[in-house]
Formats: sequence, structure tokens, C-alpha cells
Amino acid sequence: MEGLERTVGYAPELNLYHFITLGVAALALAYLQPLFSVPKDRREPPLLHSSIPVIGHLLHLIKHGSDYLLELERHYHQSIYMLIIGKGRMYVVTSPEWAQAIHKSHKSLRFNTIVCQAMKNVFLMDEPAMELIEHNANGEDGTRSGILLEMHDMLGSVLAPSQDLDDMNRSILSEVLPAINGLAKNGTQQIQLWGWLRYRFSVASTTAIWGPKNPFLLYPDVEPAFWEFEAAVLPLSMAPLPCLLARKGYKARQRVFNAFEEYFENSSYKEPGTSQLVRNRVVINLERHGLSKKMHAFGEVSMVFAVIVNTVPVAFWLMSYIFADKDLLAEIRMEVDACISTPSADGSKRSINATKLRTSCPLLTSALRETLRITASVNVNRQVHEDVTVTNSAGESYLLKKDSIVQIASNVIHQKELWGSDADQFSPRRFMQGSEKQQSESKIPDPAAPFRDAQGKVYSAAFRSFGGGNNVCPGRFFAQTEISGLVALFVAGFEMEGAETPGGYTSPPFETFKSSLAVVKPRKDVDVKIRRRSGFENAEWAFEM
Ligand code: HEM
Repeated sequence: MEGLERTVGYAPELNLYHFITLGVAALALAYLQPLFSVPKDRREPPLLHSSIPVIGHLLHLIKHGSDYLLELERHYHQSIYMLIIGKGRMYVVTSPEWAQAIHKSHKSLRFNTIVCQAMKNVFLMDEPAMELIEHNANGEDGTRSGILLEMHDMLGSVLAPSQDLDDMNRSILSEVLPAINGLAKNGTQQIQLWGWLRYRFSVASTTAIWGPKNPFLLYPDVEPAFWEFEAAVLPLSMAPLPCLLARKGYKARQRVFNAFEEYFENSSYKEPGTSQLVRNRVVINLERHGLSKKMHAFGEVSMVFAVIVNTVPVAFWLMSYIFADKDLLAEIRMEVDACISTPSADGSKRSINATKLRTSCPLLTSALRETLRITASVNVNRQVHEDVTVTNSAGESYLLKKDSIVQIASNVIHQKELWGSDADQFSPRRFMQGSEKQQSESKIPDPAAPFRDAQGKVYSAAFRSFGGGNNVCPGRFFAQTEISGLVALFVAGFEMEGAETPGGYTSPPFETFKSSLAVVKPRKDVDVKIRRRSGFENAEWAFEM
């Protein structure tokens, strides 16, 4: 791990003091190791040892985030393996074939048990709320009743391509328009790209979903508090005494919770302009299952995570990749220009057709999927409910033991040889091979569709940004439209250069500590100068679906 130790930074709010504490704990545990030794069954996946017994892997994961799994891949090249963490086991899956096998065993390898733990530890559900949430969480009684299963089914239908989804997408895109139409109106304007985009996109997304009384719109401190909370999710859920060891995140979480509690206390979800998604959640949680308003409000913040935590940075990176490459910008501009109509006689009103962006812009779509491959390698976890034998497509089998965790290491799978020798590079055309076939098959191509290489070979489960199997992201169509809509507006209407790099734009580096749970963020913000594109100086942008 020498190289890694040099290059990888620390998790937010985990400082030297915490590592000293963990170091002391490691020594104590090493001494007591015989008491903790976990017998390995020979039918289990291969065990990878750590130089520090018992909690060595945990220390590396805390220190290096998901990069640690890349380092293990470089050393051991195992497609499934086992790590001992304290008294527990974590099975790590690093091949699409094993990822598929894990998804197939969804009855024994459970998603909702992990959701329940997060609802308790991160979203602070109290005991009565947990009783309601845990009831039939995994379909134990053979029906689809219960908060989590009903929520899953409701979201699957509200977010599937339909009129409802178009309405939500129209709403979010029209929410971002005032910010875009006000940009660089009187010549060049300098902004900090990440901060500008994060604020505008977070507020627009939450307004489209939670309506005009949404806390992000009402209170300017809620947006920064939310991102402060998001940055501290790991320490908040793992550290002892999070109110002391993750104090900033702890306070920020409380601010967001209070704001959402006020929103539901005032029944602000009844305001016109609130999405069907939020109203349906009220029906399921409050009316059908009797969750308290306070617990519903806290839990609603988990939905804010789903809606903005990944889309905002992906939009930032897609824009960065496009504006950093002048040829790519020119080619994507040609595609986007073909989606613009000019409804007003004086030519100032311009409208982008968001449906055409999805169906007629293969390079933009491919660049978005490639951006997801590089920046959205979201590793997913499952809890092993009972001893189970999993078998992959090659007929290999392993035993996974009850109460362990399985992690599908998407960040490793996204770097495998199957992507070619340039797997570590951004290659905007990588996903174009499959686009022709996809478009003839369905009007709206699925952004989670399998990767198809230049020879036409299809790799199921290799492209993992939206997960897979039963719990594949239901918000992917929504995300695709909002991200490509926002980025298309910039591409069509503006020129952008770095304030420090006149005539060009250079992306900032990735943050050093990569959480396995969300899209990577920029390590620092970047000052850019924005001006209106020639021929579009007076454009007032709008969207049509
Ligand atoms: C670029 C944007 C996004 C990315 C990369 C992303 C990624 C993912 C991934 C990897 C999962 C699977 C988790 C697992 O299997 O453990 C997931 C699930 C989920 N996502 Fe997304 N997501 C995005 C946007 C959205 C949006 C915009 C929404 C809502 C509007 C959303 C709602 C959900 C929900 C509700 C689930 C849980 C599904 C279930 O209960 O089975 N996501 N997402």
C-alpha cells in the first residue's frame, strides 16, 4: 500500500486523533486475536490476509476508501474474495459474472436489511418507526405490503418512462432555466463552477420534487448543510459518539432534519407544484402505515440523497469532460443544435427538445455513460440473510455465510480488461457501439443498458453505475434527462474557459478520498469565465419534451 499511502487523502472529519485511536485498537485486537479468530469454511471464497490482523482491512478502507479495493485487485486479481473485519466477513465481488450471481440470489442476499440499518443509523429512525420499516422489509410474509416494498414498487412506477416522469423532468428543467437565462447576460461572467452548479442544480431538483415550499428554496443554509451532512455520512454511521467525532456533519444533519420536519408539520407537500412522488410517499408512510410526521420528515432526507447526491456531480463532470476537449464540444454541439427550435419571430426564444436529446444524440448519451463509468462507480452492499451457495455463469460455486456483507466493487469492475487498454481513460465514444440497436428497440434508451464492445459483444452487469438486478436505480431515466438537459443548455448557449487557463478549460482533480457510496466530487472548485455563444447572445432558453 505504499503508493496508495502517498497519494490518497483522509475521509472528511477523520483526523490524526481517530487514526491513533484506531491504531491503539488495532494493537489491542491483534493481541486478543485468538479470541476473535473466524474459522474459514473451505467452500467460502479465498481469504485475503492483512498485515494488521483483525482490523487491518477496515483501517485501509477507512483511510483509502474504495481505492483500497483497486489496490487489492492489482495485487491479487481475484474475482471474488473474503476479508475478515473484526469478527465479521466481507465478501468482495470484482467481476460482472459474480455480480450477476449475487443479484440472482436476492432472496438470501438482502438490500432492504442494509436500508433498515441506514434508516436507523444515518436517518435516526426511532424504535416505533423501525418496527414499521422493518415489517415485511424483505417480503417475509410472501406479500408486497410494508413500507419498504410499497415504496420500491411506487418509485419503480412513478419514475418509469411515462407522462408522470415527463412532467417531473419538465418541472426540473424549467426550474434551472432562470439561473441559466440570467447567466452572462451583460458580457463575460466569472463563477466557481462546482459551487454554482451544486447550488442551482440542488435547489432546482428539490423544488421540482418537493414543490415551492421546499426547504432548499426557503432557507439558503439548508443546501450547504445538506452537503456537509452528505460528506460526513460514513463517520456519522460508524464513529462512536458522532456528536463529538463528526460534529460538523452532526449539526448539519440536524439542520436539514429540522427544515424537513417544519415542511411536513406545515403540510407544505399539499402546495401545487409538489410532485406525485412526494404525495405518494406521504400516503404510504403517514396515511397507510402511521409513521409519525417527524420520522417521515427525517426519512424523507434519504430521498433527497437519492435525488441529488449523484446527479449533481455527474452533471459537473460531464460538462467538464466536454468543455475540456474542443473537438468533443464541437461534435456534441452539432447534435444538440439539431434539437433546438426557434419559436419566437425575433429569434430570441430557443427551445431544446429534451426527448430528442435522449433519442437523437448518440455521442452526448455515450459521453454521459462514460462519465458515469469513470465517476459513478457506486459500490453496492448486500447482507447475507442465511448461508447460501452462489454459482456464476461458468458454474463456479462459493458458500457465503449468514450475517456477512457482500460488496459488489463497481469501481474495480469499471476498470477491468473488458473495457480495453484505455479503461482508465475517458473515452466519450466508448458506449456508441450499442446505441443503434438500442434506439431501434425502444424510444427511450435505457441508460443502464449493458455495455457492448466494438465487436458487438455484450457484457451484462459490467456497466454498474445504476446497480443491477431487482434494485437497479429507478431514477436513472429521470437522472439522464435532467443531466443531459442541463449540460445541453451550456453546450448550446455558452462558451466557457478556466479563469486561470485562458482559451481552454482544465477539469479539477478528483477528491482524494473516494467513498464507495457515491459519485466522486472535485477536490477543489474551479473558477471559470462564461460568455454567451456567438449567435445566441440574446437567447432565452426553454425546454419541450
Ligand atoms: C447519476 C445519478 C444516479 C446514480 C449514479 C444512481 C445510482 C444508484 C445505484 C447504484 C442504485 C442501486 C443501489 C443498490 O443496489 O444497492 C440506486 C438505487 C436507487 N436510486 Fe439511484 N442513482 C442516481 C439517480 C437517482 C435519482 C435521480 C433517483 C430518484 C429520483 C434515484 C432513486 C433511487 C432509488 C429510490 C433507489 C433504490 C431502489 C430500490 O429500492 O430498489 N436515483 N441508484
